[in-house]
Amino acid sequence: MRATDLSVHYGSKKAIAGVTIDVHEHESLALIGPSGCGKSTFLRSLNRMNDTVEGIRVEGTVELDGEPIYAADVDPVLVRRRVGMVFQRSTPFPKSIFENVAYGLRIAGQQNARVLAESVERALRRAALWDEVKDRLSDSGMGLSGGQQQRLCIARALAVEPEVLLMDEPCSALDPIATAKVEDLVSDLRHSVTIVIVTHNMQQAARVSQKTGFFYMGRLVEVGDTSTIFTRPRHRETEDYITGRFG
Ligand SMILES: Nc1ncnc2c1ncn2[C@@H]1O[C@H](COP(=O)(O)OP(=O)(O)OP(=O)(O)O)[C@@H](O)[C@H]1O
Repeated sequence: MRATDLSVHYGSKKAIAGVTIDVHEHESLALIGPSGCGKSTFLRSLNRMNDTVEGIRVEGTVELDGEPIYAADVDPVLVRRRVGMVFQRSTPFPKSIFENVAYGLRIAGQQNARVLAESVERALRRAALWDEVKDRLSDSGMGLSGGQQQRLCIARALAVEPEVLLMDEPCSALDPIATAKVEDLVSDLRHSVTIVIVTHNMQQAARVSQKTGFFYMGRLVEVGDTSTIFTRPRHRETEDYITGRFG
């Protein structure tokens, strides 16, 4: 994906300004920065999740495989199928584990029971949840633990085989063990899906990402190899943030 000179306003308030960044295939990109600096706004611009926000104005371009996703003839539903999203709080539907994962496939018109079963198994395996739920696929998704629910939401997002997966602080409501499982998962998944992850946890960014971008007051201050950003940042603001001098 590529964002070029991307700016987002909520009414008269500018949330991000002039953001230009490339997200490469099979790479995970972490977005860090103090609260309110525009990380989530930027993330949600990558799959038009912001479209429904009243008074929002998006300027600049976002391309997926060279195609502008904000072009007038592009269906945002199809964009969101190719660019999936997982949120801070797990959001399982009040349905069975199977139906949670099958949901996007059914919406897309898939009715073949064998294809659905295979896709659900594959998504649950990719989300490292299959072994824990394979004997109770018809139980409610709401009955799973918090960490399992988050991996269920990841499976649901993966089931439609997106090219990119956006994750907005996916571990912030999880305990350390559940967090470690999701981090391992992110590290594995990036070989098959491009990941952009917003996190407040710098150790997490260092563990799961190849590239890191630092946002500050609506600007992308710098982006680079994660190891470089954390050891030799080019900008004073980045250094101050990663050394805990502000934020
Ligand atoms: N729906 C909205 N309507 C109006 N203003 C908004 C909306 N969403 C975000 N903002 C504002 O845009 C700015 C950027 O917010 P955003 O949530 O993108 O930052 P963030 O870096 O993700 O913050 P956090 O780390 O606290 O989640 C903030 O000033 C915020 O108040």
